Amino acid sequence: MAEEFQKWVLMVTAQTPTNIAVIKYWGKRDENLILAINDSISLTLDPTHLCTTTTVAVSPAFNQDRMWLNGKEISLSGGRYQNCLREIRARASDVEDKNRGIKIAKKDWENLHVHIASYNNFPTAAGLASSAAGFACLVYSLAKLMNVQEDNGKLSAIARQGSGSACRSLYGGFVKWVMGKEENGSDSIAVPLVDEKHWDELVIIISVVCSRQKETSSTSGMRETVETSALIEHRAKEVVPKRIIQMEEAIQKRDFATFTRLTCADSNQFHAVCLDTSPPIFYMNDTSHRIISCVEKWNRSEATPQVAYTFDAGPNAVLIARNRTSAALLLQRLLFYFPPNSETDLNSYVIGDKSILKDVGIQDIKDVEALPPPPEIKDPAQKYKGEISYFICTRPGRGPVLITDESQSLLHAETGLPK
Ligand SMILES: Nc1ncnc2c1ncn2[C@@H]1O[C@H](COP(=O)(O)OP(=O)(O)OP(=O)(O)O)[C@@H](O)[C@H]1O
Ligand SMILES: C[C@@](O)(CCOP(=O)(O)OP(=O)(O)O)CC(=O)O
Repeated sequence: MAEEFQKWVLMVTAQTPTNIAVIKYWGKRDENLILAINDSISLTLDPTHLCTTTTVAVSPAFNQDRMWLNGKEISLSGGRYQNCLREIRARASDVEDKNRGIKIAKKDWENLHVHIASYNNFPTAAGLASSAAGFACLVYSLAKLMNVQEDNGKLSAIARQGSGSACRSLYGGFVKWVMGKEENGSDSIAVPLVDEKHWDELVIIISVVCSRQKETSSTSGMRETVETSALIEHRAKEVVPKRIIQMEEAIQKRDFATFTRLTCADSNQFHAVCLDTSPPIFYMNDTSHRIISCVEKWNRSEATPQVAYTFDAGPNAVLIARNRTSAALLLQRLLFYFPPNSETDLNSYVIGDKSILKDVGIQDIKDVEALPPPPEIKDPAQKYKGEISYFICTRPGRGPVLITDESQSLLHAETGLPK
């Protein structure tokens, strides 16, 4: 490239949602390519409340690939980052910005370095699937920068190599990760089932549980399960394939009762295979169990289920309510059982779509203290003050988007360094 072009910086910014599995992925048949032992299905969450924003930049002035996560420089030397970068670079095409006189030929990409800055609008590595939104955003933004001419399905197979669950964040709504059969993983991709508008009355309340316990990462946890659990084979071969078919049908028909039965059963079976692992893995804690009990009691007291629960590799509960009315009733119950610590204000205790609080007529802590016990409780109900850090209220969300407003980019247009 000619000397006079040495100073340009070309950038792309994208935003990608996170997702929660309703039929869980747990167990790999290939650790390096990240190939699952069963199909899984997830719901993409509204990026307004939970998302990753990533800016990627290329410039002949950069002398190495660099990345900053939430403002701090991190190493890109890990195999997962390297696999994603290599796969995207291999698919890069010519890029031209005539106005700025920039021309990058396909072959140039091998020698050009990138800067990546990423920001999660929710806690990283706290059991809220930051790796899913993060790797999906990394792959999506790099693909746009490098003019990769492949659809989101193909990109999902690359994001999968960053973190398995990331492949499902390439689409909005309900998404299936098809495990595939090929040894090279080419058919292990995400496919959209229905978009976020198909079942938009669903409301999601995430209960972020206070926990000091050290968790086993998903990656090592599922490896240990595959190595030591006899139950996992039965789950992957016999149980999940049937559930996938039933779940797809329930989603198509918006059949909340079947959806709830399958979602809760699959979460519980995932935690059962964790318990069947040697040594056993405990992701849920007493607070998680209390939330399950609250939801089960309420669902049983109603003619039809009001809310589904699901837990990933940690104690946080993801509660999916059938509509706003049941979400409001759920929030009343949650706030009754789990009032905040005295020093926490309501505004930081319920975050995301706070309008659900208004539906319940709760304006301040006094209203929380005055909540009556749920009618399905016979005995004087116990309260568990301070066991929950906060609640996030959200809804089904869309897939990745490009952000064209340059003021939102995370790198300086002139230097390509973090803002
Ligand atoms: N925005 C991001 N861009 C790229 N990588 C990210 C991003 N956010 C998180 N990651 C990667 O994901 C790792 C965190 O993944 P981890 O599985 O430990 O936590 P989590 O995904 O937040 O929680 P969980 O998997 O339990 O739901 C980080 O250490 C980092 O490597
Ligand atoms: C329990 C889960 O959240 C497990 C997610 O595992 P990861 O995708 O985090 O694991 P790696 O592929 O090793 O990165 C269930 C799910 O999301 O399907």
